[in-house]
Amino acid sequence: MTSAHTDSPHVAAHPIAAGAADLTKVYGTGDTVVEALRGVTIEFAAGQFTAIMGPSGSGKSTLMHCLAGLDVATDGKVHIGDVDLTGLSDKAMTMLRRDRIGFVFQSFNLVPTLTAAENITLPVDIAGREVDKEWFDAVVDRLGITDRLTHLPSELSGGQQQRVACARALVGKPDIIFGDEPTGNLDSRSSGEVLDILRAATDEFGQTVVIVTHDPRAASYADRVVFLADGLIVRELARPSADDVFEVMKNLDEPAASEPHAPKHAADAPAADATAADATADENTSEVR
Ligand SMILES: Nc1ncnc2c1ncn2[C@@H]1O[C@H](COP(=O)(O)OP(=O)(O)OP(=O)(O)O)[C@@H](O)[C@H]1O
Repeated sequence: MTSAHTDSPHVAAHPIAAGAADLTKVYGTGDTVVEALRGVTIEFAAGQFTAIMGPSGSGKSTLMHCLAGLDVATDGKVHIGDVDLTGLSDKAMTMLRRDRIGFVFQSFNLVPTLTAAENITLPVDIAGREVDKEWFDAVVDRLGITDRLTHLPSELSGGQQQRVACARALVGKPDIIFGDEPTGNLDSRSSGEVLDILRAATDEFGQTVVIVTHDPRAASYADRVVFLADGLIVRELARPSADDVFEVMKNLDEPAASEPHAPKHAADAPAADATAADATADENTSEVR
C-alpha cells in the first residue's frame, strides 16, 4: 500500500497504514465539556504491532475509535492508508471499514445465532466477496478452532470466542486490525493465545495491528507502546518488556502533586508527535526519545 506520506524519505521504507494529525475530540458542552483528545499526532507503520496504553480516561478508546472511523473527531485529520477520513460520506466510510479494517473487541461481538464459521466469514459475505477458502483454512488452523467451526458462540469458551473474533478480523485480509482491549475478558492462557495470533498477523500475514490495553504483558507483545495521558501522547517505548511498561504506567498513574496534568501541548511531551518511523528507526532501544 502506498501512502500520502511517502514523500518523506524517512517514512518511504515503511508505508504508513494509518495515522492522525493534531486530533482533538471534545465531548459535551459548557460545564460538562470533556477534552478527550487534545491534539494527537501519530502514525502507524504498515506491518507493525502497536499497543496504546494510559490511565483510565486518558483517551485511548476515543483515539482508537476515531482512527477506525467508528467515531468522528472534533478537529484534526485521520487517514487509513492514503484515504483521508475527513469528510468521507457514511457509505464510503462503511465500505472503507468493511474492506480495509478488522476489529477485535473486548466483548467479542459475535452474532449469537450464527456458527463460528458463519461469524468468521460474515464481513466478507456482507461485502459480497468470495471467501478465500485456502486462507480461511490457514487462519482457523493457525488459531486452533478448526473443530469448533460448527458451534454457536454460546457453545464456546471466552478464549475460543475471541479466537473466532480474531479469525473474523483476519479472514477478510484487512490492512489494519484494531483491538479495543482484545484480551480484557480472558484468562492469562487465552490472552497469550490471542496475543500470539495478533503477533502472527503482523509477522506472518503482514497486517498492521493496533490495540488498546491495560495489561503490561499484552503490551510487551507489541513493537511499539504509546502512552496517553490526559488526551495527549506523553511517552513511547520500542519493544519494551512488561516490566518497562509497568514502570511507565506506574508513573502515569501517580502524577507528581506539583504536576497534576500532562503537558498541555504535544510539543512539550517527551514523545510528542510520535511517528511510526521513529519507532522503527529506534527499535533496538527500549525507549524512543
Ligand atoms: N460519549 C462520551 N460522552 C462524554 N464523555 C465521554 C464519552 N466517551 C468518553 N468520554 C470521556 O472522554 C475521556 C476519554 O475517554 P476514553 O474512553 O477514550 O478513555 P480511556 O483511556 O479509553 O479509558 P478507559 O481505560 O477507562 O477505558 C474520559 O474523560 C471519558 O469520560
